Amino acid sequence: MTHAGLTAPGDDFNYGSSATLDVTCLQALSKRIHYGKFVAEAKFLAKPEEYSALIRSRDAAGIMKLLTDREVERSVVERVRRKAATFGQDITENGAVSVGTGANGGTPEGGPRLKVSPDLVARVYEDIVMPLTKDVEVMYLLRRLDGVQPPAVSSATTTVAFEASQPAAAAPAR
Ligand SMILES: O=C(O)C(=O)C[C@]1(C(=O)O)C=C[C@@H](O)C=C1
Repeated sequence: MTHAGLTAPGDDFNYGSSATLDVTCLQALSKRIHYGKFVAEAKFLAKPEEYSALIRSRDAAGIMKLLTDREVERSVVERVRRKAATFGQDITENGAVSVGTGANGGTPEGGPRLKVSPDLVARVYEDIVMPLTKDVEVMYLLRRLDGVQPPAVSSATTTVAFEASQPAAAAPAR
């Protein structure tokens, strides 16, 4: 999958700066994608029975279906598009927004000059970031019940066993 148009064509010879910023971008993407673990945990806690059944039957496709929310996905993509259109503007020294088609063709003629096409950023989210986030969610959930006690053990039994395993409290000083 290619996303041409992310950078202006040509060579600016800024290889060191590019590599450093690439690492920063990749780390930010990785962090955002791995937040899927927290999202998955919240989703599991909201529907523990449904997820547990799918996890026990190792139904990855079923988990993917249950955690997917197309409405949220649409609003995330739109928010990303609007943010790119807002924060991708170039400002001039006197504070005005510079106009004209940006180097990456992100702007219609006469509109604000943009560093990168908002549609391209939106597509990166839609085609790469959200699918990877969902893969992380599925992988997290498939392991969510590892080491969890079977349901036959009641919480009362667990509490008693836990307290019994704790060292006795020190006797109060006289
Ligand atoms: O917000 C959620 O419900 C998520 O799981 C996160 C996210 C995303 O990556 O933005 C992923 C899957 C959903 O279909 C919608 C959005």
